[in-house]
Amino acid sequence: MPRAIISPSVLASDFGQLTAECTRMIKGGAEWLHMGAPILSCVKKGIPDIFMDCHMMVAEPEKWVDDIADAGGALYCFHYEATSDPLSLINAIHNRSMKAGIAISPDTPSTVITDEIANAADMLLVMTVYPGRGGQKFLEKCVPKVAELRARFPEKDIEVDGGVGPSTIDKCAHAGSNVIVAGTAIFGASDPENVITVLKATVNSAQAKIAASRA
Ligand SMILES: O=C(CO)[C@@H](O)[C@H](O)COP(=O)(O)O
Repeated sequence: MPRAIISPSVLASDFGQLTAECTRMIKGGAEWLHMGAPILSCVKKGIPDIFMDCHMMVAEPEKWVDDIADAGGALYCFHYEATSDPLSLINAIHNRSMKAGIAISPDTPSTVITDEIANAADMLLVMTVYPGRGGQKFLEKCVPKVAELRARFPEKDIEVDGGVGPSTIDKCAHAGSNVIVAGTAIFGASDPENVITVLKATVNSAQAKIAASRA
């Protein structure tokens, strides 16, 4: 059964604040952190054991694999829409000893993730907002894609990103998502640790129900 992984989308801009935020999130129960590429090596120096989930919302994602690997990235997630050869890119990411994630934007059907692609990738990301910025409204229309992917890939890490927080986590978790990216819901909260706890508990309980329904 996939376990709950909460990945705060780190929104700090100053390096000192960033390192402090990362440390605080990890102490608060976050297991993965979700950050922009230019700050990776700096953060890696400060927190050597960090797991950096690098969501590359870029054109030509093939270009940045080496830079991200050299900077200490642990997972390189690219957008299906940005490449013509996802399988070769997954291979290139694995060759640099990173995990590979593949994201689909809100208007892309989950069926583009073929069995071959999903089996090669380590994580599937269903965007629940249009890529670009934090603070957007969660798009419910994306939830059935999570359920479709979970039905086909019971053991895969399936991530959601965009507008996810205590008011939308139920839908994501019950559809089968187990990796949660949350920016505003965590960093805008007066008690971020509590938000992480709630997200994690909701996912763990949904995963247990999904596993029981299959038994
Ligand atoms: O990069 C993106 C969306 O483009 C996301 O990672 C957001 O940054 C998540 O932020 P919230 O939607 O949770 O505020």
